[in-house]
Amino acid sequence: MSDQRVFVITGAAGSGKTTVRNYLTSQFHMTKVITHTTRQPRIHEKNGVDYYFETEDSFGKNHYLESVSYAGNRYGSSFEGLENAWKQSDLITIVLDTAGAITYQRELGDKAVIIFLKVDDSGTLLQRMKSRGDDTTILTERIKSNEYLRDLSLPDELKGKAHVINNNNWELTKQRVDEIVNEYK
Ligand SMILES: Nc1nc2c(ncn2[C@@H]2O[C@H](COP(=O)(O)OP(=O)(O)O)[C@@H](O)[C@H]2O)c(=O)[nH]1
Ligand SMILES: Nc1ncnc2c1ncn2[C@@H]1O[C@H](COP(=O)(O)OP(=O)(O)O)[C@@H](O)[C@H]1O
Repeated sequence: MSDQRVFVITGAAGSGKTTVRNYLTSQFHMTKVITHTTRQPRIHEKNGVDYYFETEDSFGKNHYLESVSYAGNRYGSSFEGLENAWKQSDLITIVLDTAGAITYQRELGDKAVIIFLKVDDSGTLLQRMKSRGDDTTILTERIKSNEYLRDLSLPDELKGKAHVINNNNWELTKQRVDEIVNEYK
């Protein structure tokens, strides 16, 4: 049996956080922690699968371990979500912005394994978000947001604490993820 850990996947929008999270669930049977947001669902997203989609009102009624505003929408994760996921598996995974990752590192210490994803140029991020089918108007606004620009680089608070992966090549990313997970199994 492994110790309980939460793999926190963070980095810029379009850097591949969801893709890595899905790889961790399929390859290593990690339970994913579903977070809450007031953002509108994207075309293929489902309530209770990708997020719990909330109104401003219902978002405010939940009890969060941490919550943030990102590009004009609210996002939050709960202790209850973590505890429920840990009932399913010792290794679990969550996707957070860098502010959330800093909170998890501070609050959970070694229980939080932080993976920061980046790509070599921001044009690639934009291209990936377009090919994912993001609405162009929303995308144009989002890439001007302070949070998007902030999350392009590893924050000082996570230096020396996060595993950094350059997600330019998916095969190499998988290898690096495998190495990291194997340290904790
Ligand atoms: N701190 C925090 N960040 C979250 C939470 N849920 C999602 N996020 C982050 O919010 C940001 C925006 O997410 P999303 O709208 O799905 O856009 P995407 O990154 O382009 O897929 C991403 O950095 C997510 O990792 C949460 O509960 N807490
Ligand atoms: N290494 C990679 N090479 C090419 N495309 C990728 C790579 N990793 C992820 N993608 C694609 O880029 C898009 C954005 O990835 P996603 O995981 O949704 O990012 P995020 O959750 O960080 O916003 C998706 O269409 C995904 O399939």
